[in-house]
Amino acid sequence: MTVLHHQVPIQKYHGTGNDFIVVDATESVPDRPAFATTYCDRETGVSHERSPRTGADGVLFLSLEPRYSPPRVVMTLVQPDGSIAAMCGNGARVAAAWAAERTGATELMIDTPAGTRRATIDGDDVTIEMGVPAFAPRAVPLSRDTELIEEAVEGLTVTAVNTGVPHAVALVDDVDAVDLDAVAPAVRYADAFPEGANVTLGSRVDDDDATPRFRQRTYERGVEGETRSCGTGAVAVAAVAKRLGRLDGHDAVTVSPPGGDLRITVPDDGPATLAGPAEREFADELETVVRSP
Ligand SMILES: N[C@H](CCC[C@H](N)C(=O)O)C(=O)O
Repeated sequence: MTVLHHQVPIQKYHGTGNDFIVVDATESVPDRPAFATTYCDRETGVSHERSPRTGADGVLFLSLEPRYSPPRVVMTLVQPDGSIAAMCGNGARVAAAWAAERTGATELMIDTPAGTRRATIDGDDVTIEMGVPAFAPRAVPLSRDTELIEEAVEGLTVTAVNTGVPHAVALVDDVDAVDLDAVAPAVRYADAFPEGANVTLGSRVDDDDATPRFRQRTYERGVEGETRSCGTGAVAVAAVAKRLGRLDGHDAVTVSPPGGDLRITVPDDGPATLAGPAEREFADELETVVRSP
């Protein structure tokens, strides 16, 4: 057997602190899960002087199809545990920024396993249409045939919603008063969620009368830990707050995870939207192994 060491060009981006290695899908990376597990590691993974953190929350394999108008990007997110996520809100913003840099387009279509999402670019700011949040048991999915609204699951009172991926959302008085690493794993693996769930906390902290604001923390499936930001989780906080009658109207909501501020809308009659920055950190090359018999 021949073992070839091949250098793969990569770029590192982040969206409000949710950070990703970006690889053009035309590059040969035969073992994507192993590549993600190796280079996302927070102690021994990818590092660079222009990045504050070692490792990443996932690897985005992006395939640009510039012939379409608007241009399309096929996005595959491989997570640090090697699993593929159906959707990622911050990842979709990064995918749109990456493709906009290559095409000059200000509107793009992002193809994800959860469906096609429209992206609009305005400078560093990217808005993604996130689909209609779904509470239906089969859509979450749940292992039962009734919705799960404000019920105790493994000691945490949660509402289950799918915003591209499943979230168990707990609206609490103070997100920082919860020991998320301690409570989240049991909820993430609870029998109620046959495919698992991301575990998201939200607390309302309006600081003026103009825009409602929530703080947010998310423990992510696939990362198996808390991330600095989660876009589907931010939409989930706003969707659950609306569903529980704690948020009125169609107006934008600010949702603030530890890594920054996101702007969310959850209209009655159309897709939710997620807006916020996507920033490039650096470009580099990473080694991957290609074995041939
Ligand atoms: N960070 C992502 C979510 C990744 C989803 C993933 N953790 C899963 O459901 O397995 C976001 O910004 O929406």
